[in-house]
Amino acid sequence: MRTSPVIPVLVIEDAATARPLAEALVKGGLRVLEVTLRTPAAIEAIREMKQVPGAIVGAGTVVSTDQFELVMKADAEFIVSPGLTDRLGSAITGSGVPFLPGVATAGDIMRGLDLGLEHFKFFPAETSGGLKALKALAAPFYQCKFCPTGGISAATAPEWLAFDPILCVGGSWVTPKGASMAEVETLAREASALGR
Ligand SMILES: O=C(O)C(=O)C[C@H](O)[C@H](O)COP(=O)(O)O
Repeated sequence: MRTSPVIPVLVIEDAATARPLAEALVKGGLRVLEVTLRTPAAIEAIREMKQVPGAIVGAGTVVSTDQFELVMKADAEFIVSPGLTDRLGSAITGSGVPFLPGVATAGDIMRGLDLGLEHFKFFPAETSGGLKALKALAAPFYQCKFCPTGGISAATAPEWLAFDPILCVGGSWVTPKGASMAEVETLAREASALGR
């Protein structure tokens, strides 16, 4: 979470585009890449992106233990999920792989604390009350760190990143549909300079 201020949330339709995409993002300064399991190409994309020097490639949208096992076979380096269940949380924390589960309420965070977790994705960030809501949640959970994701843009990211418990933000704005690799690299460079 401290490697770069923005974790690009990637939806990859064609695994053949994965490696050049990862190269463009890493060149632009974003090394931590979240490949969502929203497409059939995702597992192959993780394998492809892992070939890119400097890239740290994880799996996002992991919602079941079956998916967790699948992405571990592809050597995903971290796991992100939109929410937190005891079953999935126990399986992932037991494995030792870094895990960033989504939380939106105090109860979600407490379930995470029960599992020994203190780092969370705040999701869906904007529609769950935005920065105001996270500030209210972070007060009692002073030991926790957050990565808000969902509805964040280059324009709004700096305000989030200025809040101390936020180590990074996640977002899909760095890889807009139809963007060229040169455009992605430029967006990544701008994103990697945020909050500095
Ligand atoms: O797929 C997942 O694992 C998710 O949990 C959701 C994504 O992190 C957000 O949908 C990204 O939000 P946008 O930047 O607004 O596109």
